[in-house]
Amino acid sequence: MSAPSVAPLTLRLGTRRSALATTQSTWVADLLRARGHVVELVEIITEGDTSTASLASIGGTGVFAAALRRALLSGEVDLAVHSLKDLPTTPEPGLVVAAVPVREDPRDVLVSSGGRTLGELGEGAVIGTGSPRRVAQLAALGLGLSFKDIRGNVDTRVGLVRDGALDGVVLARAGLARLGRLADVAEAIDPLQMLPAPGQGALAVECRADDRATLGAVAPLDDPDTRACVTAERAVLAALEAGCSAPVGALAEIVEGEDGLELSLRAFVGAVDGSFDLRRSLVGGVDDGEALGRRLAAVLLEDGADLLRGPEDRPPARPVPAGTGPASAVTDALTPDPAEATGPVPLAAPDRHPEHDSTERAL
Ligand SMILES: NCc1[nH]cc(CCC(=O)O)c1CC(=O)O
Repeated sequence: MSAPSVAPLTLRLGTRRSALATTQSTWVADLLRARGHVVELVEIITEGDTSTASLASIGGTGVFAAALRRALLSGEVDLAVHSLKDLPTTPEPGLVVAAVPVREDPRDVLVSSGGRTLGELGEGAVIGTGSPRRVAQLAALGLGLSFKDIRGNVDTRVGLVRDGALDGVVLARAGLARLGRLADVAEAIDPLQMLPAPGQGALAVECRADDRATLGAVAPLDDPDTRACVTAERAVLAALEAGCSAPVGALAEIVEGEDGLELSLRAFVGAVDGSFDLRRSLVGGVDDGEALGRRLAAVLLEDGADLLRGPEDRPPARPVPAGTGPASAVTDALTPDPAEATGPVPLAAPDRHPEHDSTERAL
């Protein structure tokens, strides 16, 4: 046990009750315990855990974070552990991300029947995912895959492949790694084919901005490299959310440049029917993630991501593109249909409603 640089504290850590949330919270609790603190886990039940309605209809993945944030603000708990990719980019007044611990491998993985890879699955194979980001990038591969919107925890989703209900599911590798289930993985999907959600594989430890004692205890858990990367990725998302409601992937990596370490940032924006996909990348300073992310978002918008803007982002007089080119296909793909808000829908259908789907939407 390393000596704590701050006085040992007794900390209440708020956690959701899913296996993944509990595993992540226990991992953070153990890091704090190793520094001499006493940590008690407090279970917080969120609407996202109890409701079987589609996530979009209950407010998107923000519902998971919201209940934990309420518990923090009310003083019920002192810290909360979030999957960073589920944490809204808008800061919560009174709260801060006190640490971003070292990240797991951020890639997405395929779990498939017979352990087949994406290339081996082929035409007509049905992939389960509730994530428009994953659908958009899989559709863009042009493999003839089809998609089924699914929800549920890791066990439920992997179970759908085991039962033969689906040919494959795509999940975050990090979740499987934390649950000790990497043996189920058929293929780690190359980021050249699928960029992860901004922040995927990283955790955020949040606490009250004025709670100096907890801040001091949690600060040593921060991994500056991870923080630099996720700052850049989340800046892309935040900047795109202002002008585009399309699926977004982003991945930053620290690479060896000519003059030392650099931040290499890649991002994806696309349409769920595969009719439009855009990837761009930039390299910048390691301490410059925020600006780099915003610049990359500007490049994406400039190069066509603004065509993916939802009607709510669009100026009222904006003419609907005529013809049957990619632009009109994209517009059609983004026409909201409230009737699609509940129940499984074929994500490849042109009337899929992607609003609020710029990051992860499924469990
Ligand atoms: N969207 C839900 C979610 N939030 C975090 C993870 C996995 C762990 C992580 O990415 O940090 C998952 C599951 C998944 O996408 O497969």
